[in-house]
Amino acid sequence: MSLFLHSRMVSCALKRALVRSSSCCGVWSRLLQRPSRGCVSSSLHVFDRDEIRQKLRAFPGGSVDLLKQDSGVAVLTINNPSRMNAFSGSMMVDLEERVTQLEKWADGKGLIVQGADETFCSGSDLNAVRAISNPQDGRKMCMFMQDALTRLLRLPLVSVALVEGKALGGGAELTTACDFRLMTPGSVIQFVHKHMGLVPGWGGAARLVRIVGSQNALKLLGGAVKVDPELGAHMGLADGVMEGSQGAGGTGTPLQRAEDWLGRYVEGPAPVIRAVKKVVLSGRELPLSEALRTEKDVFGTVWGAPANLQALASKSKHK
Ligand SMILES: CC[C@H](C(=O)O)C(=O)SCCNC(=O)CCNC(=O)[C@H](O)C(C)(C)COP(=O)(O)OP(=O)(O)OC[C@H]1O[C@@H](n2cnc3c(N)ncnc32)[C@H](O)[C@@H]1OP(=O)(O)O
Repeated sequence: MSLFLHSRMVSCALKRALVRSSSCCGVWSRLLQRPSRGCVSSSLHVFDRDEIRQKLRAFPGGSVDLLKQDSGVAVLTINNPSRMNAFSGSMMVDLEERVTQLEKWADGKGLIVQGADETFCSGSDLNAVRAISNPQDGRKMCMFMQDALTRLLRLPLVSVALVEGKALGGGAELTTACDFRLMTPGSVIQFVHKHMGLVPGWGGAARLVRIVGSQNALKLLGGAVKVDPELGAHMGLADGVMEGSQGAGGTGTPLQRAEDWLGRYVEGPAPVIRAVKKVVLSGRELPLSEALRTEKDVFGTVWGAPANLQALASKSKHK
């Protein structure tokens, strides 16, 4: 038996995991541990994880592809171009499997999430959505995706969503499961849920509030506002806006330029970059006293470690 955490329980569980542990390695491995089989429970429902996977696999199409590179930066591609990279059921299962692979990638430092064929993702595949448009199935799908995206955001990797074209509905929610969002000219992030008679269910509302504040989140969700790069940068939803390939923003494909952009944050030894992500994540998710305890534990893993000793030996100056 294992716990599948409802969003309201996530911070409590994170808190308990951190309080119980005296070593940060223990904290993080326990936090990231997710069995592949077994019973799945939330504060409201109990159901079988494999049953959800099986149900989702009944709606095939597209794929979620993972490329782990020697540089320590992986590229995750949402790939269903004939449907503007909408998430079929099997792609939701794919996503969860790719997150599991990334959780096990000890050498990783960074992650770029992109859509195939120059557009990001148009949310759930509406054909699948129509077939499971009852509250029970909706809740199961929503919890499966909440779990996958919470784990994506908690990876000890610095992640960036490269938004080209459109990020709609669940696609907009996916962008909020990355540490940063980078928008290309002409791209749009839009929480279209209201137009579908919905609210975000993949954790996108909770994350959006933390990114842009509750006032802006209410505007974006309540108005189903089309966020272009300019508005995104103004609201703090976009952390970077790419200029046209001929402009001052550099040359190369958007993916190459996103790798360049991310480079400054993932330059250095993996243990240090991963430690940076962990202290920021605990600061973001935990009450101060527990975040401080985690920071102390993570600090203990880098203090006196090879990168630290090497820096001390080279008498580095930070001019
Ligand atoms: C929690 C998440 C939430 C939920 O499930 O609860 C959701 O994500 S609900 C889904 C929200 N997304 C949408 O409602 C997007 C609907 N699609 C569009 O608005 C447009 O297709 C758009 C703006 C993405 C692209 O418009 P454009 O004119 O450039 O192209 P087409 O409309 O011709 O689209 C090409 C092709 O893709 C199919 N398509 C696009 N989005 C989806 C989708 N979400 N599910 C299934 N299929 C999708 C579209 O039907 C076209 O197919 P075709 O066979 O050529 O008609």
